[in-house]
Amino acid sequence: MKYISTRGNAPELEFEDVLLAGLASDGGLYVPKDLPHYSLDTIRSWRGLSYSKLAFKIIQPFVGGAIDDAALQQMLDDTYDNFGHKAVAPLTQLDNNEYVLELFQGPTLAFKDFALQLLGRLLDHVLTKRNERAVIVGATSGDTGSAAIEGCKHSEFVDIFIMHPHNRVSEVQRKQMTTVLSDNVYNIAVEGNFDDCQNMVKACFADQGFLRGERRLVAVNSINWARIMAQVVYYFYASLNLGGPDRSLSFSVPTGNFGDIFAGYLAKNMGLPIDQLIVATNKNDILHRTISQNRYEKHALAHTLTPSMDIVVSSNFERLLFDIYGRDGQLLADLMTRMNSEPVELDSARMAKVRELFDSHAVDDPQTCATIATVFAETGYLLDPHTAIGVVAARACRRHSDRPMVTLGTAHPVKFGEAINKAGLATPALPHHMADLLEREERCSLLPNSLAAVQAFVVKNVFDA
Ligand SMILES: Cc1ncc(COP(=O)(O)O)c(C=O)c1O
Ligand SMILES: N[C@@H](CCOP(=O)(O)O)C(=O)O
Repeated sequence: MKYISTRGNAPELEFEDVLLAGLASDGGLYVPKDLPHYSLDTIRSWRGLSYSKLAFKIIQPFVGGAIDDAALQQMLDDTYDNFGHKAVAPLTQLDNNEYVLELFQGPTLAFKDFALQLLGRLLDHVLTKRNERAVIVGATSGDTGSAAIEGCKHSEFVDIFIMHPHNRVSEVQRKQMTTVLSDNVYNIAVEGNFDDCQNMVKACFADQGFLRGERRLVAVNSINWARIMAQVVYYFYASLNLGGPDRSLSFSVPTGNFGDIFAGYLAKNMGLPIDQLIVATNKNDILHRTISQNRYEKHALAHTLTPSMDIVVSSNFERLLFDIYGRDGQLLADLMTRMNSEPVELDSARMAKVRELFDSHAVDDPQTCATIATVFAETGYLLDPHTAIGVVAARACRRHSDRPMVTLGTAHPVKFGEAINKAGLATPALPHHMADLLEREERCSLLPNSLAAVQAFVVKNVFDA
């Protein structure tokens, strides 16, 4: 399998190099040159497979022989055996034909575990083979960071630096990151917001000289193709468990960086019968405004009770636009330059295509809390606030009540006590494996919102420690 950049001016790569590349050298994002497509018969033949066996079917073609099949299957088994539920991604029913796909059964209690516990293993495998050490610089609004740290904390081959916005992640999220005291793990609280952290990650890729040519820079954010690849699997899994592919279903996806819903779009393009894909946002609603009003315009970041979705610029939207613009890298590079500096409208044919593919809805904090309270009163089921946004959007945008509507349950409610309490409910107890989390010792460095300061911190710890 070959991968190409969305901006059309970077070398084509094979899987192993894409895994290690992060951002493409032209500033674009890597996508498969050709996407596999499966017939309904093939998809039907996957019914009854365990999660990790299904993951193999979907992931193996993307890996394209870079890792031998037995080793890949072992990595997948090890990754998903470590989840807290035998079904790995269980479905909970809220109402007639209405479900939550619980993607928070992994070790750090958010959907990021699906890709990042695998990514840690893939990186170790490839770096061992190459006898190379790498530096990871990542940005998090709370969940990517802890999942990436968990996936890499025992690695001999990586040093991992994770930036989070100072005081803007929940206490549980912060502690999940800062209480990991492994020598190769560095937490940085940045005096800025998530977009500042994400911009610094991208700037590090554009300026890899700061690692003196001695270390490779690797991404754990969803700019890394391997993140998206692993997230495609659960769309197939949910469908196969709800009568797919012989009936289509819809997904409502709490959206920030557009990685998770982009994986759903890929699943549809790979042949999975998906009816609606609903972009569910909080008050940081640039995607909802783009889809509903055809106006892509950056507003100042709002701090909400769903901090993991407090994102202004959604990186992976570029991957969708690449397809919408006929995979013309030059057109897309020009568009991305404009989108960075001014409000942009798409021409009507392209906008119609986006609207054919996606519905959208934005949800504010009071509605989020009201939904947590109502769903709990009706069913006894406690939604995390991000998932609650998905449920509101699912109900608002749903077109067919006779087809399953699945909201992706992106995090466990225990991570977001403030929202749960504002909904008038008690925060649940931390799960057994992290029962003493709040008492554990923390290690974290506070840095200004400055690329130079972050790069100097990385260099000092990688080369001078
Ligand atoms: C709990 C939670 N829900 C939803 C999202 C949004 O996912 P994406 O950024 O892939 O759109 C995130 C972070 O990305 C998250 O941590
Ligand atoms: N919501 C994320 C933000 C980073 O997005 P990513 O999917 O690109 O890693 C988080 O929780 O960190």
